[in-house]
Amino acid sequence: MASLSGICSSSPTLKKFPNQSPSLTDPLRKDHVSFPARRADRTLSLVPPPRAVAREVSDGALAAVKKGLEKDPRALWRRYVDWLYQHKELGIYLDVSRVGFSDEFVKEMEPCFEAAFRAMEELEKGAIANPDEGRMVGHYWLRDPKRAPTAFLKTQIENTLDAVCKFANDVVSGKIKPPSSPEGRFTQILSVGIGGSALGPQFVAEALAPDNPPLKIRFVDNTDPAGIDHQIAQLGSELASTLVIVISKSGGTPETRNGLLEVQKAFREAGLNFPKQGVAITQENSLLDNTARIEGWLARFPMFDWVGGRTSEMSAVGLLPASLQGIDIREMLAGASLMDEANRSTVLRNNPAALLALCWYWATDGVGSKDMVILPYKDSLLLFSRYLQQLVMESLGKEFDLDGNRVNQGISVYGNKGSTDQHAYIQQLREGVHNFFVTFIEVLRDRPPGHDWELEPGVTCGDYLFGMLQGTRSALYANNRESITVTVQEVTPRTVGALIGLYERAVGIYASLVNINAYHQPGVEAGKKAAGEVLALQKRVLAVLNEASCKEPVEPLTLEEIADRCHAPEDIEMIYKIIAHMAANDRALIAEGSCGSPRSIKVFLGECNIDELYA
Ligand SMILES: O=P(O)(O)OC[C@H]1O[C@](O)(CO)[C@@H](O)[C@@H]1O
Repeated sequence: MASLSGICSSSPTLKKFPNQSPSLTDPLRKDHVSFPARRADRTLSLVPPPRAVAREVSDGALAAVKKGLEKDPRALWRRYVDWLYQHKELGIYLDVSRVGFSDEFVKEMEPCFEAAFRAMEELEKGAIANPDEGRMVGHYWLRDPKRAPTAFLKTQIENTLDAVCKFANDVVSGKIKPPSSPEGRFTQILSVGIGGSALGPQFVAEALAPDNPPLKIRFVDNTDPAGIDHQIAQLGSELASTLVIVISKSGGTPETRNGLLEVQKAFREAGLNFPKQGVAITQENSLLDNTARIEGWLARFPMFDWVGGRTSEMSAVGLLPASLQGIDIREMLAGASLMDEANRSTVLRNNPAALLALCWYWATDGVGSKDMVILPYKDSLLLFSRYLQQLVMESLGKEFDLDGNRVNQGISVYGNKGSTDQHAYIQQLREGVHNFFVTFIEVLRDRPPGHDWELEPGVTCGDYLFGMLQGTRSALYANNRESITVTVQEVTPRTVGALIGLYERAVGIYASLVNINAYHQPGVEAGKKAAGEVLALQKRVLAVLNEASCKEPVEPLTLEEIADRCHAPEDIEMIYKIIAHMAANDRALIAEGSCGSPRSIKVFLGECNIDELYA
């Protein structure tokens, strides 16, 4: 067989010329297997891309490993049995048989996995695994504190967990109460946070909160004023018995700050004492931490420097809201810890996270050429795909690899739930553009024992759900669409903890395979910076309009005049958008024309602010 050396990132070839490697990273390689050629492939073949030369070189090697998907039922059953992973204690199975990797591919990948396993071991020992930010990466210590690299960190983790449990018990039991609620105890949680400071708690609440939790949870996870108003309106008089948990690792995220300010305003208007109902989860000495300390909030819990937002579900970020909802957080931690232990195996077949990473690499050519569709067949796991979207895409979506080469890595993630999605986009998955692989999440237990009944002879409602999953898996495979199936017995705190642990580790291993830093997010900064510039420009526009509106008579200005007076003629389009937004919110008046014909409009402010003019 032709050699596939250079298949993973430890190869000097791939590191240096990631887009020209004679390896499985060439997204065009599926031309040579039984999958139908993609439209983009055909277009590209007319105009040879720069990598075409490397592609020629790789043809022999790729053809040797890509033989198309196994279709013989007996051979497929053997493949299923041979590759089936089972975690006995957790009751979790991983079936990778419907992903078409060959034995040769697995063999060639072995050195890459050995390197990835070593990297994970170093990471767990406290290496600076996030070099750009000079940080350790310690979310695995949260569920096994004795693995923390220092006694100090171990104690910090244990003390925080104890403090979370104690606080939650005291709130649930009514020992800690809101100052002015007729109920005499907290009944609601309003969680204010975004990204990793919201997605884990949202997923876990949806998956595990009992029907009648001791405290119900709501989220403010955006700077959308109408969305915030809606949450506050829904709380109504229960605002008096609402525990507001503000979560932000950095303590300075604008959306979260705005959410907090809006909620504090609602408290003021209701005559409530916010600090007595406020809790902060943030890094020590952050802006949020200092605010909470100075204002004397009810409680503060730490977020550690070495835990990233998207891997913070097992820190106070996820554990406090979960335990306030009556979810057994020690079971969540136990599930994650057991899963971590399995994922420390250096035998690929016995390591479920590595098996996932292997499938991702195979299915996406190691360059994200296919999307990951997550399909849990269980309503309570609806938010798993949204949670994984951040975990996978913010971790793997990187412009540069660890050696500074431009690689534009990543895997797109989407999905909702089955069988609902069968009535939405599965038509395209089965027959349309072939740009994805599916992960089915199967839950064996349909509903709690004693509640089942047969809605037709021999068939329950859950049998239908089961049939839909199996049918979709078969139908996709018959059309050469690959899939992974993760099976759990039940949705419990333990299995949810294990699922989170499984995907956290798969992301870490995959990042090593493609040689990227999974633990930073430099790309997010560009959007934040640009948003800051828009708001700064808006302030200049307001100052210019104020000056013109204070004149006697008022001087309505054209967009060109505003742009000139802001010394920003190149920003005229943005100025137009700012004006349109302000006009829609009654903060600017349009004297002439309409927003549909930007050249025609003349703008002024309804009120002139003399003080600001002379400030
Ligand atoms: O917890 P913070 O610091 O408010 O950040 C929220 C989210 O924002 C991000 O930094 C991206 O903007 C995420 O990584 C993070 O989960």
